[in-house]
Amino acid sequence: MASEAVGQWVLMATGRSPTNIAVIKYWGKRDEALILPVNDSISVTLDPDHLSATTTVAVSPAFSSDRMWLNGKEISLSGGRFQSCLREIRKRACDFEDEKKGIKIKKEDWEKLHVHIASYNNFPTAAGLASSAAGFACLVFTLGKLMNVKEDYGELSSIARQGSGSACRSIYGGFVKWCMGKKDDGSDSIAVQLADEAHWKDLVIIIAVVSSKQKETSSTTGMRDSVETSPLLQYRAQTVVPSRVLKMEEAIKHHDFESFAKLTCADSNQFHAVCLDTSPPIFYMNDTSHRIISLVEKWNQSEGSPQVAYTFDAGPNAVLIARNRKTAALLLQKLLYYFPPQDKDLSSYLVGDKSILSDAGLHCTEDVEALPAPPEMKIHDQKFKGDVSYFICSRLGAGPKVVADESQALLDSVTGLPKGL
Ligand SMILES: Nc1ncnc2c1ncn2[C@@H]1O[C@H](COP(=O)(O)OP(=O)(O)OP(=O)(O)O)[C@@H](O)[C@H]1O
Ligand SMILES: C[C@@](O)(CCOP(=O)(O)OP(=O)(O)O)CC(=O)O
Repeated sequence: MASEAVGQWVLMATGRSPTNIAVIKYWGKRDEALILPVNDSISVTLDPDHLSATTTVAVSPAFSSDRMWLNGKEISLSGGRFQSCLREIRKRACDFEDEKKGIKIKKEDWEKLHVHIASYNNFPTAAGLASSAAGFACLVFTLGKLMNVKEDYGELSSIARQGSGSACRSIYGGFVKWCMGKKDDGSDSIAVQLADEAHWKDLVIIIAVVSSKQKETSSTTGMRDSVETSPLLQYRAQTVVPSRVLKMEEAIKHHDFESFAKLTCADSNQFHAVCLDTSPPIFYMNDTSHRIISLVEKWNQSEGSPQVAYTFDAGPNAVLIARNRKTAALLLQKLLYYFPPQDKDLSSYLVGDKSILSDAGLHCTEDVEALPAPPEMKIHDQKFKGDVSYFICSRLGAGPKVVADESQALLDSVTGLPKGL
């Protein structure tokens, strides 16, 4: 390594990765260590401008151990999942040379160099918004860039999978399928892109952040308990999901919103039924989640065909997918009628793509107060101010990207420590 001669260089890379939301859920592992699922799953990747992880990774001969900071706080890298990702990426590292900086790292030298990692999520961590998916996809993608790993997205997805199952789907934009695979070593348990983010541009995603507190049962623990105790999980994995996945692929291919919405809602409901079928039962949704489901179901029914799909991960937050912008604006009016902001102005109550507010004719809190009651709902007089923390309006987005602008790096290029430390 030229490093000894040069001394204190720091080599860095920064990447940004999106999160994803499953429309056919992954719930249950057949191998805990390798993170191999009991069924295929399908997701949509969300726009990284609204929900993403940004990660800077650095190596330097001056670093004495591997270290990581998440959202500004140092966390341990000793867990098996971080170790698996680091080991698998280091194994695939290639020769690197930067003549100008006098850095030359040979393939075998990467094993001896320690890494510093700093990551930041632009949305709540561990709150059922798949921070682990964005986080591990970003870590693997960015380490791969730093260590000059050959670009094989299937292989990167199988490494990200070992950080968190759902992370393998965040390696691509658009619509993504995680193929469960058959092999014991997990080499065929990889994600593939079904269609990119430009394929179905009409879709608008509105997320109701019902609670941004950390949840009681993590996905990892929850699905382990379900595998051990839920008979419904076995039936779901073997009988229901295989045909649902085929139908979902067709719906996506043909922009068939009716099938897409029906399958999405049914699969979310079955996943939560599996949670209830677990002993002891797991409750991820709450009264607010149930009210949102009712609102969407009644509206869809009154229109005679689905306008909006809903899906809930391991938490109470609702992810609503509207067939187009007009529907999304109507949906927002209905949501804000029942869940008006409490102590917040409209522009902090709806984040992300705020232009949906003017599409819905909502410019100030008075406009929200003047909203008419949704005619399809029987109960109009009750409102639930404060039950939704805030809304995010988003769309489908692209996969991981390198952040070339060095001013956005989270580590200092001289010390290799988080900026501001
Ligand atoms: N940016 C990140 N970089 C690396 N790891 C991350 C990052 N963000 C989150 N994680 C890891 O993911 C863990 C949180 O995962 P967890 O599954 O509990 O929540 P979630 O992913 O937000 O929700 P869910 O997967 O249920 O939708 C964190 O404790 C951390 O280990
Ligand atoms: C409900 C889900 O969001 C579960 C995600 O589980 P994780 O990927 O967070 O679990 P681990 O593999 O144990 O890290 C459904 C999904 O994303 O498919």
